[in-house]
Amino acid sequence: MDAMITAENLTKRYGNRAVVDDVSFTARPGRVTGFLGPNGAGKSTTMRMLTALTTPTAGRGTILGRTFRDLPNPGRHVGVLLDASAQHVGRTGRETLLLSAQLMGTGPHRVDEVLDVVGLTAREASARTRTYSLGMRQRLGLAHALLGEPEVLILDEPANGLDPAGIRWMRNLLRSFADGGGTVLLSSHLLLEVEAVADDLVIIGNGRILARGSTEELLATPGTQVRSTDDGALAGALTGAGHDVVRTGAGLSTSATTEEVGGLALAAAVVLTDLRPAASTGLEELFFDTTAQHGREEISA
Ligand SMILES: Nc1ncnc2c1ncn2[C@@H]1O[C@H](COP(=O)(O)OP(=O)(O)OP(=O)(O)O)[C@@H](O)[C@H]1O
Repeated sequence: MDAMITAENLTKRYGNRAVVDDVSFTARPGRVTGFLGPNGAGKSTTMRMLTALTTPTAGRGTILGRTFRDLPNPGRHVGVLLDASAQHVGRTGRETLLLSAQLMGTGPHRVDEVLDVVGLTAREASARTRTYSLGMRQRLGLAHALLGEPEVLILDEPANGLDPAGIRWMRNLLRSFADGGGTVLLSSHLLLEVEAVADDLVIIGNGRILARGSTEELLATPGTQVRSTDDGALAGALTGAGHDVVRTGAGLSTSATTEEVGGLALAAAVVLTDLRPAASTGLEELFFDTTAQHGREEISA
């Protein structure tokens, strides 16, 4: 299927510092794409370039094959949630939505529909947004994004300020949006938060793409750690079956799956005392390394 969101060599420089550096990725329909990176990695800037709020220094972003600026009535195609605190605090939630509904030409009935979808009560909707908690602002921001019945959602840290139940609710909502054929790009600085909902991941650090691919692929932990009553015999059985084996301080580390190890141990009549998938994924390490590096930079700056 065609990509619905495309970043092509997007670059943003402030002075001579590239905060987004040659970033390319796609987000496809029917899938949730998680945009991951530590604070300051360039996620917001990338999303702002995709939605024409920031002009790229180089490269371009397209949505449904066009730049955001070239989309007719963009709110009917792309729902955007970038800064939930940016709403006019003197208006009520309902007024905010009604105004946008009018601009987009959706008709006022849609306002009640989206309020219902995001779980804001009539009473909450008639309070001024100044009085809203961050979680309520996120819900209103999401209601706003959904208002025009878009095919594409671009959401910057939508889980910020939500409690665990709210985060689960948000996940379900994004899942069903994608299952209905929609395209979702959502950013987060928390791997665990995104891992649970994203089909694909784009990982960014210091403005550059670090990794990109399906969540399954990127989080796959190849290999197994195993201990047995006879590691020598087990290592022999594993190498005999064509698997790589390394002796570690705590038994064996092998490229075989846990099931393969179990099967070979059974055939070789070796008793296993510990069997587990290889620890910590490369992705997690990559992600935390970048976070740590970034932290050091901040301290020395
Ligand atoms: N208008 C600007 N002028 C100068 N530097 C900027 C500007 N906007 C953003 N930056 C810098 O660009 C870098 C990337 O910021 P950005 O907000 O895109 O990161 P992020 O990944 O969204 O982080 P966060 O999770 O903290 O929002 C940061 O170091 C930020 O200070």
